[in-house]
Amino acid sequence: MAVVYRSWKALTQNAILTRSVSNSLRLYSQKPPAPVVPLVNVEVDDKSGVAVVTLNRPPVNSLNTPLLTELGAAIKNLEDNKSRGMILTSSSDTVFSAGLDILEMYNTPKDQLSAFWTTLQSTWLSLYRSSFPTVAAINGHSPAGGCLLALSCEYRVMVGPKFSIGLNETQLGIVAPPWFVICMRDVIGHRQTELALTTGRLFSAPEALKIGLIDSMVSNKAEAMAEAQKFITQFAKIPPLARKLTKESVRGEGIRYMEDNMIDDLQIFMDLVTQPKIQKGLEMYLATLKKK
Ligand SMILES: CC/C=C\C/C=C\CCC/C=C/CC(=O)SCCNC(=O)CCNC(=O)[C@H](O)C(C)(C)COP(=O)(O)OP(=O)(O)OC[C@H]1O[C@@H](n2cnc3c(N)ncnc32)[C@H](O)[C@@H]1OP(=O)(O)O
Repeated sequence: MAVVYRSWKALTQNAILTRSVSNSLRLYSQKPPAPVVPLVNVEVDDKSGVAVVTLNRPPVNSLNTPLLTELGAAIKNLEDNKSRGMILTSSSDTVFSAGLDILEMYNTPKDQLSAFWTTLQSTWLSLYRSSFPTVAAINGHSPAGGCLLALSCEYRVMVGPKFSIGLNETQLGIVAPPWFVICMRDVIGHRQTELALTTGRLFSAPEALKIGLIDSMVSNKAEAMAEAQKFITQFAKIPPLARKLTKESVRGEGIRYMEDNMIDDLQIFMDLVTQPKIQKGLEMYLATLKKK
């Protein structure tokens, strides 16, 4: 028995030695690890105290769980540091955000699907009810979840005329949840929301301006940033607590909807999105995006 033990021990020690030599060799031959690039960049201007939060998930800033988690953490950080305001924009020249990452909803294990949706719910709520002023500087296309992010800010400046924005969910065979609808309705009104959502219409920037989906159209990102700063500056003289409570009051319906229905909303999402028919629709939509 002792012999067996000794030889087993020798064997394992030998294996450990071999493994550590080969690991070191592998380390020498490996490239240095790629730097971890944040999916969300935050830069706070020293003078104005305004934070520029830039979505940075090429190519199209589709919203997956890690990006939404980082965005939620960035907003919490600004909240904790009593931020003067936030401008949400994109590192891409052509896309603000392509909306929810369809790969997070297609053929996804249930626990991941659930984590994805709850992250979206909580990040959305923290943006929608943030105490500081928020502006979306929409410097590219902004369909579906991208439009939701923009609608959740207090002011929207969009680079035009060639980019589009809207809640196009029905075109994909999916349904914009009630809190998406509330956001849209509060910005463009009941009638326009019904027309826009049932048809899944994407609006060009000039069309969006006409129905009030965006507040202003500019011709490049620099102009968008300048206008966003200007919007935030007007709050310098407004007492922050009065501003925050007023915003919460105006946005009460959306806030209460989410607070009271988080679990039901998750359940409805899970039931709907896992239906074979919806999965097939998402598969076909992904294929058309890839074929382009
Ligand atoms: C209570 C609950 C009730 C109901 C719940 C039920 C259902 C759930 C509702 C869920 C709501 C969802 C909202 C969404 O946000 S769904 C996403 C909708 N998004 C879109 O329709 C946009 C699709 N993308 C585009 O139109 C174009 O990509 C875009 C105009 C943004 C940019 O065009 P461009 O030419 O610049 O890029 P592309 O070549 O098209 O794309 C580059 C690569 O990126 C991939 N891609 C694009 N968009 C997405 C996406 N949203 N998700 C995942 N991947 C995406 C695209 O396939 C290309 O990939 P490769 O070919 O390079 O591999």
